[in-house]
Amino acid sequence: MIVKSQNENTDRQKEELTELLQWLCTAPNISSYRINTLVGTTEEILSEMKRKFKNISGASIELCPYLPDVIIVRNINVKDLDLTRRSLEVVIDVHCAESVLRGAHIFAPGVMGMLTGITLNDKVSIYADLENNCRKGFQKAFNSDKKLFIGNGIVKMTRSDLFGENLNPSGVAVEVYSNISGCILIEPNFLPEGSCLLQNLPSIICTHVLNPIPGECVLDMCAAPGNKTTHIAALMRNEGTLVAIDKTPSKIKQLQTNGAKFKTKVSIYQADSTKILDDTISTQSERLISDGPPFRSESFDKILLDAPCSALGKRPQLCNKSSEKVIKSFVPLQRKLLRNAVHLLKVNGKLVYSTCTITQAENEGMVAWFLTKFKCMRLCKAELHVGGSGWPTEGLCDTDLEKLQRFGPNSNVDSVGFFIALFVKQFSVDTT
Ligand SMILES: C[S@@+](CC[C@H](N)C(=O)[O-])C[C@H]1O[C@@H](n2cnc3c(N)ncnc32)[C@H](O)[C@@H]1O
Repeated sequence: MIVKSQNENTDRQKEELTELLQWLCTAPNISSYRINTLVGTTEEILSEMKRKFKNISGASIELCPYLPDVIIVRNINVKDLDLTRRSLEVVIDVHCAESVLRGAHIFAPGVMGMLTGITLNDKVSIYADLENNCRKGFQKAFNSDKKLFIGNGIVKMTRSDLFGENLNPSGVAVEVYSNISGCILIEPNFLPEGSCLLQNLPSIICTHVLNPIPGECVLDMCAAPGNKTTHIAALMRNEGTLVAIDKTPSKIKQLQTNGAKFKTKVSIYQADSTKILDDTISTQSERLISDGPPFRSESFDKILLDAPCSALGKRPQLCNKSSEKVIKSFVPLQRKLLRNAVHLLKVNGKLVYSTCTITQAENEGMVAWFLTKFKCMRLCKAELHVGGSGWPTEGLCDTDLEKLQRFGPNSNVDSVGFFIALFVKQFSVDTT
């Protein structure tokens, strides 16, 4: 047994934290596109993408070796890009900069400052204002040590389009032709609508871990905007019952729009998933799943709980001002949702719990609590296991940690921070 001194442990933890923070600041080296197999094959879309983008030098577009419905586009080597800094500059906000580093153009609301005199089609350098100090409409060179060079682009909207009085501008303000991450965005407008979705790899993996099959009865408890719901429907070939719930009224509209766009057969309800169980409904009652929530106990074969979380796994993250209070606020809600999921799941049914965050409390800590609280739930290793192991946590042994999938700096998948746990229900809750 190797006993490490406390100092050694602390130093190692500090190194790991630095590595994690550096990783979070950078964009992934790949973009992943999920093909909607309800409307086309991955091979068809791949050849269409290759044909369309044969002129982008250095672009590599290929099938994902372990996911049949995914196309991977690699970032271009930045050495091959024009990243020469220009005297004309445009300053953008942090969120806009994060999108540019994932291949987006600059849309009007993201522009904070633009030098006076810049005209249409001028080539400009793009800077992010990391501290949110640049006043909207700023017209001089922005001097700040928290200003980060992001890339170069061509101006498509001038100051008068962007900052004139009573304007609410929309549309592309600067077309970006190079960015420091080398990410190229393939806007799949040339493909039939709903045939393909830009989606982070762990999110795609998450639905494959759930592995819904045609004919099953599946619940997506926190579904909006529907990126995983539409994937579940594709894997079920639209056969069976798929129920998608979300609490937020404004997001329900997005869920409905995306459901329709992706030709998804799904029943969508606006509800609080901590309150969709009614364990007083007897099996003899006439109430059906198609009547909507509340549902009786043991109604579903498979449940996805893609939980509301602190979302700290986003990449790149140039700045994050979430308070500790907000970050810690998700654990009680996640526990309530998990509690309901257990009751709603049939015996031998599968539950996938996922988050797009990195905190131990919302990930391994949640799994440890769950296993202690619900003896009927067994943690399983998914057949598709490409993430790294979980972090050492009280209540979880090494074998448990190996069953978890944590996506971070040391996993084989270069994507966002994410966490997946798969459980099987062995017996009814009442008998625990
Ligand atoms: C991580 S997002 C889900 C993303 C979605 N699964 C996807 O892949 O597109 C979490 C969602 O949970 C919803 N939510 C938060 N609290 C909820 C609750 N009590 N019941 C149902 N939905 C809730 C939020 O509105 C948000 O849309």
